[in-house]
Amino acid sequence: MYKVNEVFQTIQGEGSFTGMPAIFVRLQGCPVGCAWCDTKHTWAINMEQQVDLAQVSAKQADSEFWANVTPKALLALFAERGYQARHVVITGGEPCMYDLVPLCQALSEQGYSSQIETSGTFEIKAPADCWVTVSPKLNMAGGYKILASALQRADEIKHPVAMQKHVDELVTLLTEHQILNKLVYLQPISQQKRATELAIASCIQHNWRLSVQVHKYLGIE
Ligand SMILES: C[S@@+](CC[C@H](N)C(=O)[O-])C[C@H]1O[C@@H](n2cnc3c(N)ncnc32)[C@H](O)[C@@H]1O
Ligand SMILES: Nc1nc2[nH]cc(C(=O)O)c2c(=O)[nH]1
Ligand code: SF4
Ligand SMILES: [Mg+2]
Repeated sequence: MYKVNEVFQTIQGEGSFTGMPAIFVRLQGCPVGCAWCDTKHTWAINMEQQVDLAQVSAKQADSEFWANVTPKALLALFAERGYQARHVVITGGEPCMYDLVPLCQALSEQGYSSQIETSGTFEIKAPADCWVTVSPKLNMAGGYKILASALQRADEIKHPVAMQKHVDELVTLLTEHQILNKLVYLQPISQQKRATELAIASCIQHNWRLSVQVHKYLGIE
């Protein structure tokens, strides 16, 4: 069972898969505590906020309600809604608080590719063919540490930045962990102008890529 906050079909707005139609499955729960997190409604797991999948499916706005869902029920929901996307992004909250192997396997058996968006602070339990996006969280309020195993597993590293110190922290992290040949993205925090300018200049300087949360510019989910 997975605690699911929301399920929606849209265009992937971040990282290498930007522009790809995708079904998003947002799992409930995250203790990492990033001050600027754009999904704070997924942090708490309150048992009194448990609802059924139909209620999660009917959501019109962000809320803390969640439902316990099996992979089978999730696939049935995709079919019921007539989703056409064949790529599933598992995000949250922090999805790696869950063992994602059964979910990814069930998706793969039905012909879906899968991708995880994770902070890298929990062991990543996912099949080898799942695309893993690690967005390292350094010095956040919850006190969780980035795992070396998560950095090594990452297919891409996507780092949110607003200040030069965020760029410097990433350089240190990549150096310490001897990460040389991975895709690295900088993502401006909350579309701030200064953060975007910093990200552009730093991408050019370090030969990294820019990820700008396209969905927010488009006003879509
Ligand atoms: C909401 S998080 C959920 C998945 C996971 N907990 C993580 O942090 O990767 C999804 C992505 O959005 C990024 N993100 C969250 N809030 C943001 C913001 N205000 N501006 C830019 N990126 C943000 C995260 O760094 C992460 O890459
Ligand atoms: N369109 C769209 N793309 C996204 N990529 C990562 C997202 C996330 O919240 O994990 C996200 C999201 O919430 N919407
Ligand atoms: S790790 Fe992800 S979900 Fe958790 S607070 Fe940070 S950005 Fe938000
Ligand atoms: Mg988002």
